[in-house]
Amino acid sequence: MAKKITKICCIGAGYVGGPTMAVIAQKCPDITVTVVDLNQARIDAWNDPDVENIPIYEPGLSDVVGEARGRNLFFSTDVDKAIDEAEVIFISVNTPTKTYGSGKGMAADLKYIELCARQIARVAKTDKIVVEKSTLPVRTAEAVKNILQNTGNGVNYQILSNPEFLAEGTAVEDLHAPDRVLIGGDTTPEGQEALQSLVDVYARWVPRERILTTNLWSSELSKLTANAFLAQRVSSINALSELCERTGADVSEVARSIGTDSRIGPKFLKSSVGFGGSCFQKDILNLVYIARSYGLKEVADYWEQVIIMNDHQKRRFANNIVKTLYNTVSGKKIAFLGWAFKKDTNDTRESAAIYVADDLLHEQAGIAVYDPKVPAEQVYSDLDYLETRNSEKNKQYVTVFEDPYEACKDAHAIAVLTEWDQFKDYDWKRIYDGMKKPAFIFDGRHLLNEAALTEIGFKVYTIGKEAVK
Ligand SMILES: NC(=O)c1ccc[n+]([C@@H]2O[C@H](COP(=O)([O-])OP(=O)(O)OC[C@H]3O[C@@H](n4cnc5c(N)ncnc54)[C@H](O)[C@@H]3O)[C@@H](O)[C@H]2O)c1
Ligand SMILES: O=c1ccn([C@@H]2O[C@H](COP(=O)(O)OP(=O)(O)O[C@H]3O[C@H](CO)[C@@H](O)[C@H](O)[C@H]3O)[C@@H](O)[C@H]2O)c(=O)[nH]1
Repeated sequence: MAKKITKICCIGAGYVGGPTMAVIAQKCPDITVTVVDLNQARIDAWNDPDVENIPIYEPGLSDVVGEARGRNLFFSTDVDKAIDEAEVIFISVNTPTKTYGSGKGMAADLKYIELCARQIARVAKTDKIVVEKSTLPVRTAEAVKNILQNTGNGVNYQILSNPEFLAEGTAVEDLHAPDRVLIGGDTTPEGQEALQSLVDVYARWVPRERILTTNLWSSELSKLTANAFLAQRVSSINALSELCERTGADVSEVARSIGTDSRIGPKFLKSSVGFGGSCFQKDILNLVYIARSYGLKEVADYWEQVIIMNDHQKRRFANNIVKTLYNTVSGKKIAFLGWAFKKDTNDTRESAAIYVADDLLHEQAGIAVYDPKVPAEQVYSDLDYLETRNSEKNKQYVTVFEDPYEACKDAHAIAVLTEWDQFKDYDWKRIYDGMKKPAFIFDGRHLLNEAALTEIGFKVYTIGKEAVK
């Protein structure tokens, strides 16, 4: 009989820890869920009396938090206390690409994971189930186990891998009705018992047949593999988008045509200015690094091509703006509609917009940004992070607007970088009247009605369609 869980702690109150724990607390009112983080400001925001001010924008999330917070969902910076009291500890801290030392630019930086493991080892006095929620290289559980089991204080640990598959912008929907929940554990009886305890938590709202159980290594590797396959589809359709632009084929028609083949399927075939987000690039680089470290050159090269194609797509979008605007954007105003890496999120990590902006700034363009959910400080911090130029220069050439019409006023061109629905409903005649002529639109998201805009007078370039004459 698996032990019934009553107290859960989650280390890391970010894009994954916050929403996943909020949903567990919502669905299991008899389980106390405490989410902890070192970042005081983030925890304060999760505890903000006005639930609309929680630090992550996700449709439906404030309702879930509003329902459970203070009842059985708590946010705190007291990490030791939460570890001490919990039976199950989720580790949901960031695992970014390493920026130093061996594996720099490729491998996952596991220092935050190791710190968590050491903290658990130091604090725990009773047996714990430790769950890897963060995305990790295959065999990380071995290292976590080593750290935990060598403390010699008599505490027994079981390590489970329970990777998260939610996508931002649809996190609550994905958590309420996941395609699957994946849990990996040791094949020993104790491992299987721990695994069953966690299965029982999810089974409160997820149909049993959607809860998959595997060994630890399959679970860890499945997460990297899922992201690699998804990103590969985007790079594949983006590769074809360039060929479409040269041949008169329309990439959205090609995508529709192949997507109706049930073996291919219609999802994740939307050509774009390039995928962004905190996961795809990081996880594929990690996969490439792991393959190289096992000496699997062809395997590594194969997956690396997904990233190479994505970088090419971002760059060629920027190059096309320069080329179309008579080979110079120096001193011209280019309005960016969207900065987030996809719609319905305020997350900008690895957003294509950052790299397109950087390329245009090299060409001395002035950039006017409007995004419904991204504040100005975030835009500047994303550009400063690249360290291409100093902060003053970024501030000098980039202006962030709170009104899209102001952002587009007097612009030579508009670039659509994020597929926010509201962009479709703008008064495009009004925008056209306020712009320099010819007025160009570069739609990197297949969002706008090309025919209607052309009728108004715009010169429209939609990614994956024949270029503007
Ligand atoms: N963002 C996503 O959509 C997504 C989806 C699936 C999986 N993942 C994976 O989940 C993990 C977390 O991603 P995220 O987007 O939530 O990251 P995030 O940066 O939003 O959140 C991580 C949090 O962990 C905190 N933290 C780090 N070390 C800590 C420590 N020792 N003690 C307490 N708190 C600590 C940080 O302060 C931060 O608030 C990553 O491995 C990521 O790859 C992310
Ligand atoms: O047809 C498509 C689909 C997506 N994208 C882009 O790809 C990026 C990633 O989108 P998406 O996967 O929807 O969002 P993420 O929140 O990054 O979610 C991915 O990464 C998460 C973190 O690991 C996983 O949990 C999810 O399953 C996985 O979809 C975004 O820039 C999208 O605009 C396209 O360009 N075309």
